[in-house]
Amino acid sequence: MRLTVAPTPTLRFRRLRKSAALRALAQEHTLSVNDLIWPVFVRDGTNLREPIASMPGVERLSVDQVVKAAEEAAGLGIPAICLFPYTDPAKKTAGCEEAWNPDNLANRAIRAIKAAVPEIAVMTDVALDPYNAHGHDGLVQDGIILNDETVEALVKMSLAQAEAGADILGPSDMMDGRIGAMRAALEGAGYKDVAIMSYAAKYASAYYGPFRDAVGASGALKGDKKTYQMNPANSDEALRLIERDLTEGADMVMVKPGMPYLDIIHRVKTTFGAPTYAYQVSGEYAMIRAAALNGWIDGDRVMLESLMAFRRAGCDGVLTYFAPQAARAIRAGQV
Ligand SMILES: NCC(=O)CCC(=O)O
Repeated sequence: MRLTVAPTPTLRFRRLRKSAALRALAQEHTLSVNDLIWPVFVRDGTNLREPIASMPGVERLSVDQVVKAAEEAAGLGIPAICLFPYTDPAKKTAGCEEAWNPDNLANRAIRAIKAAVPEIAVMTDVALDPYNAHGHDGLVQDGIILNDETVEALVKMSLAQAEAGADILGPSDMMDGRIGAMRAALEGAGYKDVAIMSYAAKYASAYYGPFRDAVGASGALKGDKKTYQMNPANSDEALRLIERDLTEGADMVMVKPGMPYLDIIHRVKTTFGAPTYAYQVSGEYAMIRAAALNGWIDGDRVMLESLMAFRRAGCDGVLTYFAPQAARAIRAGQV
């Protein structure tokens, strides 16, 4: 792009900022409810809404309440909801077998939502960390996270989620080769229209702390996730991972966390032009909410500015815990 700049007063940038009407005409990017994916936490039980201390305003919901949340989201025009289970510790095993139980919490929630609110897209989490006691996304042997054995488990998990009615599978595990294996298995089993959003560039980040509280994994994690998640110092590697996952059959790609990695999002979108998403993760949510609750920032305005930043960087959509709040603000014309 060639940027033409003339000297003042030939060009006065303030002319196009003079009124709301002119600012609207000159606006380059937009934020709409269509850009939002709402991550929600599911727990066992009935009629339960359990607050998460490190994520004020976010709750773990029993399946009946998740259905209510999906109805609320659909009513607001939010296109997709993404489910994260809080697994009963008694169901966590070294082999993570609960992950592909057709009646596990996540699969029951998928079925309940699709029965009650078929128009909303349901996205899942494909990773083993909710299903073992050590908190790693893969199977572990002698302290090593096993890649290929984990991929086999993820394939079983993916098929169970597809069978339950998931629209988008979200492999968040960062094992090598899982997208190709999942795609082949989905095609083989007749789930040709199930989309995969690859967590392709997922960084080993400190911003995930509150999420681990939310899914009951804090304190459980032995070691760290640096042998499979990315080094925050790398950016070329993100492009290679995105290209690899697109080639293996990902329909959508994600960068995670969000705001600290806007440079990566921009490079991904301009390089591949593929449907590109960011995850505004729990630590990002908590920082904005905490400052807002203390009266230090205007929570709604900062939230909307952060979401617009993702659009400006090149995102087609954002997973954000703010989704319903953002949808209400957008519908009220605050953007
Ligand atoms: N696999 C999903 C996540 O790790 C979410 C992280 C967060 O919200 O902090």
